[in-house]
Amino acid sequence: MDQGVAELPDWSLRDDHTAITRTFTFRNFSEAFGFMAECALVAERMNHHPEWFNVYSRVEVLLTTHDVSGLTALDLKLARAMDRAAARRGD
Ligand SMILES: C[C@H](O)[C@H](O)[C@H]1CNC2=NC(N)=NC(=O)C2=N1
Repeated sequence: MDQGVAELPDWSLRDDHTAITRTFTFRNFSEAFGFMAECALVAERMNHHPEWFNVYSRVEVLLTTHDVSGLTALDLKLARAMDRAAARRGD
């Protein structure tokens, strides 16, 4: 799975290699929340959900697969979707 993370240059691999993280910063809270709303629908369709924290224009995201206590392709797929959603908002 680690090679898949190499294709996500904006994401960081947690030291134990069981999660990836990225912090998104938007123009304001509305942009940040719109990003979260869009990603929430993607996550629900995938049945794969992020661990995230939002304060104002910042969204901190951690992706891991709880069912296996590690990284899976679902984490990489959701990360790519989040990157695309953020790019549309000029993150
Ligand atoms: C039964 C289990 O909760 C579901 O299969 C889904 C829900 N969303 C999930 N999200 C994440 N990040 N990891 C999971 O293992 C996971 N499992």
